Amino acid sequence: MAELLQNPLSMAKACDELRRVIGSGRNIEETEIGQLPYLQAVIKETFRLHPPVPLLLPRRAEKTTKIMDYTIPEGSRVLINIWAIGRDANIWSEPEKFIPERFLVKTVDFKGGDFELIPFGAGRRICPGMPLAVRMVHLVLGVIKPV
Ligand code: HEM
Repeated sequence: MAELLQNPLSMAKACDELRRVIGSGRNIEETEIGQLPYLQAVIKETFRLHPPVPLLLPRRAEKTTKIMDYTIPEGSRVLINIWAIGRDANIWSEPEKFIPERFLVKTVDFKGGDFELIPFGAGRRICPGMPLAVRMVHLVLGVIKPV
């Protein structure tokens, strides 16, 4: 919501979409989330810039591993800085800007398969609350009333 308030054009687009798909006088329902691509893009863009768990949960290397030119010794504590990944200019154009539209043309999702966007982590320890959290975030943001 803070990003939408600072980006009136994105706010207008989100409100337009809600007005078109949901109308006024009632709130969005869970089954309607799929019909709101711009709202979904706003939420992805927010997770990219502001991941609530910016370093995920710490991992420990079970055995010495080589990744690219780095050697991770057995027993090392490994932190994954998804805050930095979300702002990496090699991955995202204009990474500091709030541009939900980038997700209308990209198929990147946050379900753990696309490592450039993993606000819920990935692999065996991926957030088990993700399905609930994703629905809640869309439903809460989806009640913004069109102006
Ligand atoms: C926007 C909301 C949420 C975000 C961004 C989030 C994010 C995360 C992240 C990044 C992890 C660590 C995953 C990893 O390191 O690979 C995690 C773990 C976890 N989350 Fe969430 N979470 C959210 C909501 C929830 C909710 C609603 C629940 C429960 C109803 C929940 C339950 C858990 C639990 C139990 C773990 C630990 C899993 C494990 O260590 O095996 N989370 N979450």
